[in-house]
Amino acid sequence: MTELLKVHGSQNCFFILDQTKLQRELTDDELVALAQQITSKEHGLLGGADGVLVVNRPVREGATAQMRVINADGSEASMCGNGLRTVARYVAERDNLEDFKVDTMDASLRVRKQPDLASGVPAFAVEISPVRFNKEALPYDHLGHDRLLNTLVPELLPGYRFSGIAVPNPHLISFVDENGFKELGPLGEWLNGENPYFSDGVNVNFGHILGPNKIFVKTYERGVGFTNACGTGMSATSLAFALIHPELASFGKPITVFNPGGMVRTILHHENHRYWIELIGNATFTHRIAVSEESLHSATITDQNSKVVPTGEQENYLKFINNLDKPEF
Ligand SMILES: N[C@@H](CCC[C@H](N)C(=O)O)C(=O)O
Repeated sequence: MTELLKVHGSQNCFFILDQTKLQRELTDDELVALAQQITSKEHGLLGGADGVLVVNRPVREGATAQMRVINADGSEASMCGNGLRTVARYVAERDNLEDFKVDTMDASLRVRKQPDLASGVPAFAVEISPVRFNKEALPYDHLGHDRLLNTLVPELLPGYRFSGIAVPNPHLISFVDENGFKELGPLGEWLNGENPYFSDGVNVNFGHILGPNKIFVKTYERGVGFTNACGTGMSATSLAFALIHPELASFGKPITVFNPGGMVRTILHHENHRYWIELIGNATFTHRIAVSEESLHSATITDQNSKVVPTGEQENYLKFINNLDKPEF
């Protein structure tokens, strides 16, 4: 037997699979099948999830572990900010560490334990980088702009201004008023299906400015659909906020980012001509699930052949967000 963990950051939910604990690692095809099976909202485990976070041995010098991100549809993402916080906590507790590096597809990223957000709500800070703006990094084509920064793009949505930022997974960002959110679903669905512009799909984030250093962000995720929160999306949207509205957003100071599932803080940095972002938020473990290695390989995990033990942490998390003055859109 081995263990899966059900976890979340701002209720962006995942299963963590630590392959270093297995006798035989899953092949890539097996990982895709497992992700599609257990994350399904209708037939998956514990109501499904947005993806699977695979913990492997490190691949670069100086890192403690590697995280791979398999989206619910089986596609692989280069990064996941909310997921990295939960993997950071998992590896910190496994190896008794507080400050270390985790390999992701494009970079080794620093992760650090933080003071709890509230009683029983553990928190981690993770580095979000590299940051790129060029159209090849997203990628997009046929839009007539090499970069998008608060740019009117009528081909996407008339009257809406867009920014394109890869961190390094791709994000399209628009700041909207209360009524603008209704366009998020149709736009996200279109750009993540057959479309002439984003051949690999794109995470679409709508931000709403609440005040100085305070925003709300809702995301339609590539490979997932609507999500409660997207960590890299909130990081990219914070950077767009500061670049478009320098009078309202600061570098080097926390920006509060509310989302449908909770709240995080981001801190923007610009050093040696490069941007990077710190993402700080909860890393909550909701269930421990005992499964056989065979059911992982064959993607046949059911409530009958697994043993689920709730951790009790979700109650603490819900108490924490119920005490926030969190807006909804
Ligand atoms: N929810 C994540 C991002 C997950 C990856 C995304 N679906 C993609 O394909 O880029 C986050 O918290 O950053």
